[in-house]
Amino acid sequence: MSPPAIDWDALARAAHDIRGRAYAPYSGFTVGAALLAEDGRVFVGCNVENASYGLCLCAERSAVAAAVAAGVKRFRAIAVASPGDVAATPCGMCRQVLAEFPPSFPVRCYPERGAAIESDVASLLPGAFGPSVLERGRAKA
Ligand SMILES: O=c1ccn([C@H]2C[C@H](O)[C@@H](CO)O2)c(=O)[nH]1
Ligand SMILES: [Zn+2]
Repeated sequence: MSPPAIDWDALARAAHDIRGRAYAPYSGFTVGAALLAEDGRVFVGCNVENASYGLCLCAERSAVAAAVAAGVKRFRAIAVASPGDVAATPCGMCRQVLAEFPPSFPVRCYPERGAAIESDVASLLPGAFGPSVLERGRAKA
């Protein structure tokens, strides 16, 4: 039996709602993410900034960490909500972290106003670095 259709409206709402918990005193750019697990659970995350700017944690990685801490590593979809009228797609670091958990799944990015953008993890990071590359390197060492 195929899994139920992805309820993007519910995911978008969860991503938007969790923006309210973001800690973004430096950029003022609050982001929320809602990650749908294969088992139907939804894990949310928000960005967490730091006075040491390079330590800022994105919403997407925060959602992945929440899921993994709950024992979940298989995902069906992620919705990302950001401010303004242009959808923000995941940064390079988040693309690599999402690609750690194959198979690829759809990514929808929702601005506060305007059109959402839909892509998927594999398209966002073609040629991702992964465990097979590590293995081949080790075998040669
Ligand atoms: O997809 C994105 C893009 C940016 N940010 C965060 C990082 C930083 O806290 C702020 C500005 O870059 O937005 C995310 O959480 N997700
Ligand atoms: Zn990111």
